[in-house]
This record gives sequence, C-alpha cells and structure tokens, in this order.
Amino acid sequence: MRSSKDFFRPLAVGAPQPVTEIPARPSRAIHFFDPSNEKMAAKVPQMVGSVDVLLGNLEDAVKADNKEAARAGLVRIAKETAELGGQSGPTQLWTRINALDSPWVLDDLTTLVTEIGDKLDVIMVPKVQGAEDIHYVDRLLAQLEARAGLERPILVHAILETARGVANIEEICGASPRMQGLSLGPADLAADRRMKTTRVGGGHPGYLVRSDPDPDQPDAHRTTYQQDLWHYTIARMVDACAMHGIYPYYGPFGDIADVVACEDQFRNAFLLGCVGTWSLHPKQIEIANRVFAPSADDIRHARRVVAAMGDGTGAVMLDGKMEDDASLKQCLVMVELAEQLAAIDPKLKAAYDAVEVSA
Ligand SMILES: CC(C)(COP(=O)(O)OP(=O)(O)OC[C@H]1O[C@@H](n2cnc3c(N)ncnc32)[C@H](O)[C@@H]1OP(=O)(O)O)[C@@H](O)C(=O)NCCC(=O)NCCSC(=O)C[C@](C)(O)C(=O)O
Ligand SMILES: [Mg+2]
Repeated sequence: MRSSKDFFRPLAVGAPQPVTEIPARPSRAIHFFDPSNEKMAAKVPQMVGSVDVLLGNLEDAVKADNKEAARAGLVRIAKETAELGGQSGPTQLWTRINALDSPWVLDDLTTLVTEIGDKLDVIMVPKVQGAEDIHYVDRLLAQLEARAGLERPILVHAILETARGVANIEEICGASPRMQGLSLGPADLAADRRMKTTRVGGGHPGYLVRSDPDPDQPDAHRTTYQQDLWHYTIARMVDACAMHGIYPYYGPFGDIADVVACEDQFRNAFLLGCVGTWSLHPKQIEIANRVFAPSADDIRHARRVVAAMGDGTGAVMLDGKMEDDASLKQCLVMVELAEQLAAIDPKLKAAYDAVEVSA
C-alpha cells in the first residue's frame, strides 16, 4: 500500500496530477449503448443533453465478434459528437472496458486513452476483485495519459460482480485517487455467489417473509412481504463509498418491460444513498432522472427545516415533529443535490424555484 504522502503523486512521469476530491457531477442515469450496434449508435448524438451519462459498453452484451467494431465505434462517436464528454459538456462520456483477464482489454485501454482520452470522463472496470485490479489500471492509465499528453486524469469506477469483490469493497474504494464510484453487477454477482436467481437485478417472489399464523384460524391467508435481495450489498456499497468520498450506483434492471418494479428498485437505492443507476433502454432514462432527484415536496420540507433551524443548532418543532442539527444535515443533503441538478436540468430548476416555503 502506498504511504499517504505518495497517494496523490502521479504514477507516471508526465501524467496529470491526481484529483484530491471526486467532483459531484450529476449522474442519475448511466445510459448503456453498444457502439457496434448501428441503430443504437445512431441514437447517441441526439441523446446528449437529455441524459447525464452516456456509456459506450465494450464488455458483456457486446458479441465477441463485434468487440473491435464496438471499440472503433466508440472512438468515432466520441470524436464526432462535440458536446459529449469532457469537463464542461452537458453529458459525460463513460465506457465499460472488457474484463482485465480478457483478450481485448489492453487494446481497449490503449486505444481509448490515446484516441479520446480528453473526452472520456470515467472508465468502468468490470468484475473487480480487489485493490490489485485498481492498481493495475491506475498505473497503466497514468502511462497512457502521459503519452497522450492529457491534462486531467480519467476516473475509474468498479463494478461489484464477485463475492471477493464485495468482501474487499473498502480496499477497492480506497485503492486510488481515481476511484469515482461503485456499481452493483447483480447478474454476475448472483452467479458467483451461487444464488438461485436467473434475473438481471430486481427482486424475486420467493424471497419473502410471512406473517405468523392466526392461532384461531390456522388455515387463514397469511400475508407475505417480498424482501430486497440486494439490500445487503447496496448498503455495504453506500457505506464504503461514503467512507472514501466516492459515489454508489444501483446497476442494471433487466426487466425492461416492468417499469413499475424498475422504479421501485431505483427508489430503494436512492433512499439508501445511491446517486444514480444504469439505464439499459431509453425508457429507463426518464425513470432514473425522476427517481434520483428530490421531489418538490422533499425540497419544500428541507427548506422549511433549514429556515426553522436558524444557526443550525438546537431543536425545534415542525408539524409535530422534532427537528435538530442532524435532521438539518439530512435536509442539506437534499438541498445541495437539488442545486447540483438544477444547474444542469432546466425543468427541475423551474420545479425547485416554484417551491414556496411557509413557516
Ligand atoms: C435490452 C435490449 C436488447 C432491447 O433492445 P430492443 O431493440 O429489443 O429494444 P426496442 O424496444 O425494440 O428498441 C427500440 C429502439 O430503441 C433502440 N435502443 C434500444 N436500446 C437502446 C439503448 N440502450 N440505447 C440507445 N438506443 C436503444 C433500438 O435500437 C430501437 O431503435 P429503432 O427504433 O431505430 O429500431 C437493448 O436495449 C440493449 O441491448 N440494451 C443494452 C444492454 C446492455 O448494455 N447490457 C449490458 C449491461 S447489464 C450487464 O452487463 C449486467 C452486469 C452488470 O454485468 C451484471 O449484473 O453482471
Ligand atoms: Mg457482469
């Protein structure tokens, strides 16, 4: 492990200075597209501005025969779409590279950093097992950034897709100043854990608790409540990310047709502390944008608490409830998020501006 004195030194001569803080850029939806799929790729330029992150996926869901076409397609789209990626554009550009043990990943990294490194905001690394995977990518990126003459470091995002990755979650989050965040990879993780599910994210009707039997009517219907299979993992991700000043994300919800359950799963993640999720199909973008932004009612309440708390200390009563320093801090999380989102989303800005705060 590097000493704290070395942690923020570049890992290659000429590489950009690592960042000491990960910027809180809105990333409600990370929208996946396959750059080798012509129909999908054609839609990407017109999506800029309507989604926080566009991610050119090179890994799973891209056919082995199309890996090189996907890489080349991503380079072309990044070069041709002026407003996409980089620090000031309305939509960030991310990629998911192939797994570190695959035959494609070395060319993914060398090509992308050399050709479009100035546009790429974040590189998502799949199937991260431990800090050693992040260290490998960290050094290689520094060498490539130096060669490409980049002025800012590309950030790294890890997908949790193995039991070992989950067990090593804290060391992964703290492995490099480049670490931007974590996503849940529920399909690979379920397989690696030998869970008995066959879905990509979401719940399962068999994972439930049942109310006790009524002793007077033992055969009467007993209510069941479906439980969240992913609660434990998401909660670990939220804590590990918060501890390291980086950002947790839900991940994919594969039942594209079930927009209701998708929204529920996204909202659970939002309430627990995630900042965003993945979108696999255009119709999931609207769901994510809605769920991962505080509602006008949330903001009304938060602003009332801020106003009522004055200098931020002590306790007050609002609508029969006690508010104090700690509830104020929660409200400030909401208010700050609303300000960040309002800066990039005119509709949200109008909705938040219209909120009137009564005493
Ligand atoms: C689900 C699929 C097959 C349905 O694709 P479809 O063509 O059947 O859908 P559609 O409703 O008929 O599509 C309507 C239109 O939208 C387009 N379209 C459709 N999707 C997109 C898109 N994403 N971006 C932009 N455009 C899109 C599509 O091309 C079509 O265009 P058209 O009107 O001109 O004919 C398709 O949406 C898709 O391939 N999405 C991306 C899937 C993906 O990236 N999977 C990997 C991430 S999940 C994962 O890897 C797991 C993980 C983390 O590793 C782990 O848990 O372990
Ligand atoms: Mg996977």
